This record gives sequence, structure tokens and C-alpha cells, in this order.
Amino acid sequence: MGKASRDKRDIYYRKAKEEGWRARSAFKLLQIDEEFNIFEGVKHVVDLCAAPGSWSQVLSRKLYLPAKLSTDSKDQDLPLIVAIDLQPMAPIEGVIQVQGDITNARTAEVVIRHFDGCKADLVVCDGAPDVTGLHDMDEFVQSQLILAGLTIVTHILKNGGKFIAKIFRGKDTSLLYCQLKLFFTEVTLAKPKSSRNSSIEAFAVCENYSPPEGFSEKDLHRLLEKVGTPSGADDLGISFLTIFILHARTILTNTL
Ligand SMILES: C[S@@+](CC[C@H](N)C(=O)[O-])C[C@H]1O[C@@H](n2cnc3c(N)ncnc32)[C@H](O)[C@@H]1O
Repeated sequence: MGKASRDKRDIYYRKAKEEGWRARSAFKLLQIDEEFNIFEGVKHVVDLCAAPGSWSQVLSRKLYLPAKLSTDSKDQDLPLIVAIDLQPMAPIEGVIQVQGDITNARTAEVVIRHFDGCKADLVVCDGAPDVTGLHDMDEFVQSQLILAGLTIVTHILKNGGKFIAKIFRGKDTSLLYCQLKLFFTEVTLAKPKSSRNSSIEAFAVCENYSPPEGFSEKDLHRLLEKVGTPSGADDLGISFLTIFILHARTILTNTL
């Protein structure tokens, strides 16, 4: 069966059309929220890799529009939602859009500037590379997106904040889990029912941001700058792992 006819038989595809979501992915975020209550108390959010915009629509409908409709809400109290993607997307009420590559340190700086010193409560990242079918390569590129997301997280997420990131399940999933555990006290791998069983995607739901003592967000930022240069790409794996291993050691030394 072709992709188009498979899509038309898909319940979430049809539901998305009926409810005016730009993509069926909206249900993944809605179902993650049903399970983990990720929107509670959230006022400042970043949506990384947001196009065509169904997650941003969820953020707008769940956070921005209710606040706007509440009679006593002043402009400065309205939620701040910043969405970023390589692709342009049609406007969504209450969502500030930035077009750029999240693995580029300059783009991360633009997002950070929108926050103007205040912190985000939630960062979501549904980023996916153009899948090549070469599993190791796809997993590697996906891990670069997670690293970029984590870099932005370390600059703008408040302590106690949440990070939701799409991952590709593979041989390095437990390593990734341990790496995320260095920054968050709770990490759960979720597979919402709207995520197709045939897909290797899952979502890391990271709660209670608490970076290791002595961690400087500049470490990851420098790494991202390095990834942006052709010679830096070669040692990405080593540098990424080195940073995490050093911090893992610090944590282990402190707890033993
Ligand atoms: C699965 S789609 C996101 C769907 C979106 N969450 C929604 O609900 O509409 C993945 C997106 O990741 C974006 N992307 C991939 N690599 C990126 C990068 N390096 N920087 C910014 N966006 C990127 C792609 O352009 C694509 O729009």
C-alpha cells in the first residue's frame, strides 16, 4: 500500500484534518501531556524543529489562547512561545518564529535572545533529519539534533524545567538515557499511541532540570560552535562523549 492511501486510513491523520492540526504529530504531544502533565504551570516555551507547526499549534491552543481569553490577562502575562525550524511555516497566533538551523550556534543565540534573560519552563524538540535508511547515520544525525536541543536547554531552561525530545531507538539508547540523566532527575522514554509501532522514534520526557554541579553551559555551546565547522564535525562523537563522561565521573565521585 502506498504512503498516501496508508495515511488516509490512519485514524490520527483523519482526526488531524477534522480538528485543524497541521500534522498528525499534534497527537503525540497531546498524548505526552495526558501522561506527564507537561504543560502545568508553563508560561515560556521553545518548540525546536517546529515545521509545519502542529506542536506549535498545540502550544498556542493549550497555553496562549486560554491566557489571551482570560479577561484579566495583560500582554506581559501572556505565554511566550518561540518556534524554530529550517523551513518557514505559516503564522500561528501567539508563536514567534525563527527560521534557522538549531545545530548552528548563531541560531541558538537568536532563540536565547528572545528570552531576554528570562528562563523557559519547557523545551520541546520533534526534530528529525531526512532519514537515509542507514540506521547508524540516521541515529548519529538525530543525536546532533538532541545535542543542539540540549545546548539551548542548558542556556534557557529554568531549574526544575522539562525537556521533551524525539529520539531514535537504537543501540545507543541506554547511553543517551544516561547522558540525559546527568541533567534531569527524571527521564522516561515514552511511546505515545499515535506514534506508529513501525517507527523507531520515541520521546525522552526529561523532568526536573538540574545540571551537574560545576557544569557550565558554555561547554556545550563551544561544542556546538565546533560542530558548525568542517574540521569540528569529525571529533563530535568524542567531544560529546568526553563532556558527558567527565560529568558522569564528577557525579559518581560525589555520590560514592
Ligand atoms: C517531524 S518534523 C517536525 C514536526 C512538528 N513537530 C509538527 O508537529 O509540525 C521535523 C522537522 O525538523 C526540522 N529540522 C531538521 N533538522 C533541523 C535543524 N538542524 N534545524 C532546525 N530544524 C530542523 C525539519 O525541517 C522538520 O520540519
